[in-house]
Amino acid sequence: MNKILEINNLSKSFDGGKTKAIDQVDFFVNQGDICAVVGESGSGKTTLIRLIAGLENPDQGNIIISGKEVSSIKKVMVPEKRNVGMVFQEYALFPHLNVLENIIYGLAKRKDKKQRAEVVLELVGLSTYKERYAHELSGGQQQRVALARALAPEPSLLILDEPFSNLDAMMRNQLRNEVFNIIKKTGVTAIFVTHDTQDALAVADEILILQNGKLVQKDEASRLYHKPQSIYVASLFGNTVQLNKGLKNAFRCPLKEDCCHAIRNENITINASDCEYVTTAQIVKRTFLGTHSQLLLKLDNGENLSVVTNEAVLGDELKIGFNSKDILAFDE
Ligand SMILES: Nc1ncnc2c1ncn2[C@@H]1O[C@H](COP(=O)(O)OP(=O)(O)OP(=O)(O)O)[C@@H](O)[C@H]1O
Repeated sequence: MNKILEINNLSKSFDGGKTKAIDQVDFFVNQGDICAVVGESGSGKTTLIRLIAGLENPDQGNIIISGKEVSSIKKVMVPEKRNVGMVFQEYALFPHLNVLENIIYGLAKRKDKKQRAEVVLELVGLSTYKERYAHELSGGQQQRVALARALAPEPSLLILDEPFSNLDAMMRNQLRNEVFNIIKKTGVTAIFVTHDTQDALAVADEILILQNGKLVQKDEASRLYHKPQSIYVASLFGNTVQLNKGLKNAFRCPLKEDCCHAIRNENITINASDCEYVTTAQIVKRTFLGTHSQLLLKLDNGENLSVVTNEAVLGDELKIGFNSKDILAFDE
C-alpha cells in the first residue's frame, strides 16, 4: 500500500517548551484512506493538522507527503507547495467572488481552469449555483464549495479541520455523509479533525487518538470502539463507567483489583434479572433528557452510579446489571 502521509517522531512545543502540543508522534496514512484525529480539548489535534499543512514548524521529526519531505527541523516547505487541500470550519470563501470564481482562484497555474472548476462543482452538486455569492448560500452549500475549491487542484492530501462544527445537527449528518462520499469517489487521501466521535466512527477508515500531544491509539473504527487501550479512549466514544472497587463489590464481580475495568453505559441493563452481575439500586434522582433519562442510583452497598437510559423506569427501585463479555479491561 502506498503511503501518502508519513509522520516520524514529530514534536512541537509552545511557551519555551513548557507545553508539549505534539509529543513524538509517529504514524502514516495509506493512499485513499480517510483518517480521523480525535482527542479531548487541548490534546494537540489542531497543532498536528497545522504542522501537516505547513502552518507550524516542528521542533523535531519530519513530515513526508507523497514521498517528499515537506517539514523537518532543517526545512519547512510553504503550504502552497505541499499539494494539500484544506477545508476549515469557517468556510473562508472570498465574498467578492462568485462560486465559480472562488474555485478558479486556486487554479492559477492550470490551463483548463474553467473546465476543472465546472467538474468539481458538478461533483459537489452545485453546478446551478456557480454564479451565486457566499452570502446567497446556506452554511452547508458554502462548505461544499469550500470542498470543491480544495479538491480542484487535485491535491495528494486533503486536510479538514472540524468541517461540520458550524452546522446544526440535522445538517451535519447529511453533509458529513455527502462530503465523505465525494471524498471516497475522488479517491483522495484525507485527514480530518473532529470533536464528534460519531463523525469519526461513521466515516473514517482509521482513527487516531491524541492525549496530551501523544498518539495513544490508532485503529480502525470498530476495533477502537471494541478494544480501546485505555479508559481515556473508551470515554471518547460514549459514556463509560469505571468499575472501581466499590462497584465491583456491589455487583459481586470477581475482577482482579490491580487491573482497570470499565463498562459502557449502553451495556448496563436496567430492570435486569438475567445478567451475570446484578445488584439492586434505589433511584436518588431522575433527569429528563428528552429521548433519554439520567438516573442517579444508590446501589445496595451504598455506592453511587449514574446511568443514562431510554427505558421507562417505574418505581424507585430497580435491578441493574451487566455481562462479563462487555467488560473492558485495561492495564493502567
Ligand atoms: N500558538 C500557541 N501558543 C501557545 N500554546 C499553544 C498554541 N497553540 C496551541 N497551544 C497549546 O498547545 C496545546 C494543544 O493545542 P491544540 O489547539 O492543538 O489542541 P486541540 O486538541 O486542537 O484543542 P481543541 O479541541 O480545544 O481545539 C494546548 O495546550 C494549547 O493551549
